[in-house]
Amino acid sequence: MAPRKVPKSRKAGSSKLKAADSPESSATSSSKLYPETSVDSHSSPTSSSARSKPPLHSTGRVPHHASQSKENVTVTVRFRPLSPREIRQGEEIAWYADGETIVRNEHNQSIAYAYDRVFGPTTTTRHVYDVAAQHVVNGAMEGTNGTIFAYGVTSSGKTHTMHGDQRSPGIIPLAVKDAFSIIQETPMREFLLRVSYLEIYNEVVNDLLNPVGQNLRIREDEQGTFIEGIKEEVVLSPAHALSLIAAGEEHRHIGSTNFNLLSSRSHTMFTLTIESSPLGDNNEGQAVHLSQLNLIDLAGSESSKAATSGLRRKEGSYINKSLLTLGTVISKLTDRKASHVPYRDSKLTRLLQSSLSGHGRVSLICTVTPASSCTEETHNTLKFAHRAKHIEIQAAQNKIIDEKSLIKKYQYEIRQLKEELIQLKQGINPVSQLKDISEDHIVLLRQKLEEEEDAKAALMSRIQRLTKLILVSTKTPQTSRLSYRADPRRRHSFGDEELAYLPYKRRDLMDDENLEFYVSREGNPEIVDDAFRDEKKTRKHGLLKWLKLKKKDSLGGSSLSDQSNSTPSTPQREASNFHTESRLSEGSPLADQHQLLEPREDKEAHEDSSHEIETPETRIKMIDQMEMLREQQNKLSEEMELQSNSFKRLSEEAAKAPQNEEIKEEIENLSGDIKAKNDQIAKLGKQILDFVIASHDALDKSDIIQAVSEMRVQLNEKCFELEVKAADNRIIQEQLNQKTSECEALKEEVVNLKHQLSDALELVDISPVTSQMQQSPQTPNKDEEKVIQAQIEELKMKAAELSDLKEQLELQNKKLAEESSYAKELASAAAVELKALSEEVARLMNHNERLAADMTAAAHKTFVTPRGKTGSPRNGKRESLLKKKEQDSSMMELKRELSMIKEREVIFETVLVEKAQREAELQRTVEESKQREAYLENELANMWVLVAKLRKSQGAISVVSDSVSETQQIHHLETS
Ligand SMILES: Nc1ncnc2c1ncn2[C@@H]1O[C@H](COP(=O)(O)OP(=O)(O)OP(=O)(O)O)[C@@H](O)[C@H]1O
Repeated sequence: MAPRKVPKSRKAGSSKLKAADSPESSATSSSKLYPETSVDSHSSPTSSSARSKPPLHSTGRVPHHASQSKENVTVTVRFRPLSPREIRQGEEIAWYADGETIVRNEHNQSIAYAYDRVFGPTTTTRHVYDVAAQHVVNGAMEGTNGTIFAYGVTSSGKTHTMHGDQRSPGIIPLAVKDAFSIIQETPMREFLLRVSYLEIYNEVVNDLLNPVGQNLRIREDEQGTFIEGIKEEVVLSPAHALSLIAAGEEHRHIGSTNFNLLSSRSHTMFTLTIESSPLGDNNEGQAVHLSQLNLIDLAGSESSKAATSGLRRKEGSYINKSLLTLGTVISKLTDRKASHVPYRDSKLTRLLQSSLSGHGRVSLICTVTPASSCTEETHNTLKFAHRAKHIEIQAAQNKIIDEKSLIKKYQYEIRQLKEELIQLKQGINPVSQLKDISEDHIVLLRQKLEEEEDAKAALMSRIQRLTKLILVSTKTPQTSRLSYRADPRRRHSFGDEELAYLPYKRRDLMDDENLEFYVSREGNPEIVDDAFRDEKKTRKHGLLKWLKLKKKDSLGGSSLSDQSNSTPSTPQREASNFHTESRLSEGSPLADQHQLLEPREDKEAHEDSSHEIETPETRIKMIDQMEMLREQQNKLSEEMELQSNSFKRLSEEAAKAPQNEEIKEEIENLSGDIKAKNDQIAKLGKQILDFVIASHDALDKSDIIQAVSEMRVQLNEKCFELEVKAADNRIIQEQLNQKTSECEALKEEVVNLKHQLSDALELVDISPVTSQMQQSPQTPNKDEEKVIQAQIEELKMKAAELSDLKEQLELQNKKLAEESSYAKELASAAAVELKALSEEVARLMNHNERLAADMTAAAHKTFVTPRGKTGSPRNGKRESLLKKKEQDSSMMELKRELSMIKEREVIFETVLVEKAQREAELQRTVEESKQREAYLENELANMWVLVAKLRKSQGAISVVSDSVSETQQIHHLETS
């Protein structure tokens, strides 16, 4: 599940579910089943073959996909072959694949279920991947979330399907490989892939990539569920991702039960988070595709008979409970009336919530065993699969413009670092400017240069590190157009390095009897060893036994040619279904292998067992020889890949240490080797072709065409890979050359700098120069020299004094300027205050005037008021006396205030006068210092005249010129 949140394609509530007929009813009534299956089969991306069966189309219903863009969960069923033990125990076939889409019950023909695809026991995992997984992986690489999970009872083949082993890599390694191939085939985008790996053991979530991350919490927010604190690793290659899975598998809970020696006791979820954005530096602000591909290997449901101990029983009950909840969730999702879906009842359903509720593509691979002892369990699995088929999803691309996205973050950081680098490069002083500087300066500059070089190297290595994390195709759009047409079914074989991370033979090593188990001819054709060839024969016998068992029953009259009609309605037709199944594998190398051997099986089926080993020896030999040649070719390519890696590494080292001749030599040797290997591979390709032509007589035409086309495809692939590698090498070589020339230029610069440094040092050191002068044959006489020397010394002293004086003056000037500016500030502040005060005075005077006017008015009023109107004459007198008193006191107050203000005004005026005086003084000092400066300049000018005269009399004396130029510089600086 998502360790990081991925935006949903739509809101949780928007998942629209289609009500299904009761699964039970469909299981018991064939008449009801067929119409329904016809609808189901249309929703699959791979169900075209189902349409060729008239009975399934007899309903007249409108195909689902015709009217809407929604898809159903892709549901497929994979049969595993009977195990040797089951064969020994005389187990019968209870369920069988009836054509490409139907599973039928052997004992009750009316019980049948239809799915998007049914894979028989001989189908290769690669074919299962092509049909059931590739479209989900493609979608995920384009930004649509995807989930693929294997469901089935214990020992039915879930882990075999999802993980596989070295001979038959499972869906997970194939998906990882495919993801990187898609990146290679998408030259216009850049990708960032990261992985996480977890297990749910006894309802506890553990991080398989980080043993410390135990009992992690599932959190939820508006964007969905996520695991808090799970470790995510950025992956750079398929081998890198597979190594992480292998490391995670070490921590997975596995135990033996009665049915499976290495039974998975936990559900695991491998998540590949894919971010991609358009290629180029100008992708700022552009939407990033962000999606997750969840690859889930469920633990198998089991009955109590599978458990061997208390612990296993406990584990089993947890497994069963979570699978039961998964079943309930799925039936609720398909029940239109259900209001509540119990996602929260188990950790598994909580993690799958986002996928099941309609966000992204989902593919369910149900693994089943045909054995009669597991009839009921298989039936339950089939019912579960049938229900799941009705979940409707509407997958959409997740596009985000989010600075939080990791690829955006890295891209931004790279851009920033590049800018910093450019700035740093621009900041380094060109050597030509370093001519007239002192020794100290040179040392400082040298230090700075070194620091800048270090900073540059650090920046470059960080840029390189970050750039490595972002995966881009090595193809240019042009080369991809010209030389490669992407095959919808990519066939990129696993290299040894990648296979090393897959179990050699996961389960079977533990159990000798299981060596016979592989009745299917499953395996990776690219890896052929003697042991494998021997074992192939053993396995063929196993398959034949089983086929014969079935054929004996079915030889009731119908011929094989009749059975090519793929409508399987009777159990007798089962044998033909295997043929149909084989044909399904067309296009895959494994399937091709089947086809080569298929006629042999037919004959075996019809003839007596004495004719069992009828395949011509020559054919086997030829195939073996060709495989050997191919193997050699593969080996060479792998070696070349390794050498290319070393080449890259060496080139990087060479860029860091360009003077290292050993590395250069090694690089040359390596490129020679790579070229030789290239030639060898081409020769081998030719040999294979010649071989095919030479053995024309031994093989029949169809075989040859088959083999040639297969080889041509492989040859093309190899050529393409070679081309890519050669292009890579060319680019690296160019980069190396560029770096070397850059280094050469830098070296030259350093040498120049050194020369200049030593020159400067020589110049600064006067005595050698003086001695040189003494040795000069042009010197007239020793007395004169002494005089000149004395004069020079004097001049130097004067110059030093002058520069001291200048410095002092400068300081003084600075101080004065500061003081004058301070005084100016003070004056302006005082002026502001004065203004405010005068305003206050004016205001108060106005107020005063108003009060005086009021007072006279009041006095006049008191004087003219008639006695009668004022009440008693006594009271009136007292009142007027009181009023007069009040007025008098306020008058006094006002007068006091006025006199205070006047006093303050006087104080301010004196302060102002003082300030003006001080300013005048400062002005005077400035004038004086200016005069002094002028005087000094005059002095200086006189000195130059003197120096010029000296020069004339002596010729050029570098020491003097130096001191003069120094003085000149000071002067220039000062005047400027
Ligand atoms: N399609 C197949 N072809 C050949 N062998 C198979 C196939 N499917 C399963 N097997 C073999 O059957 C045995 C059990 O398979 P596997 O371990 O994958 O089952 P499982 O469903 O994962 O079991 P559990 O749930 O107990 O982990 C293994 O030895 C495996 O190699």
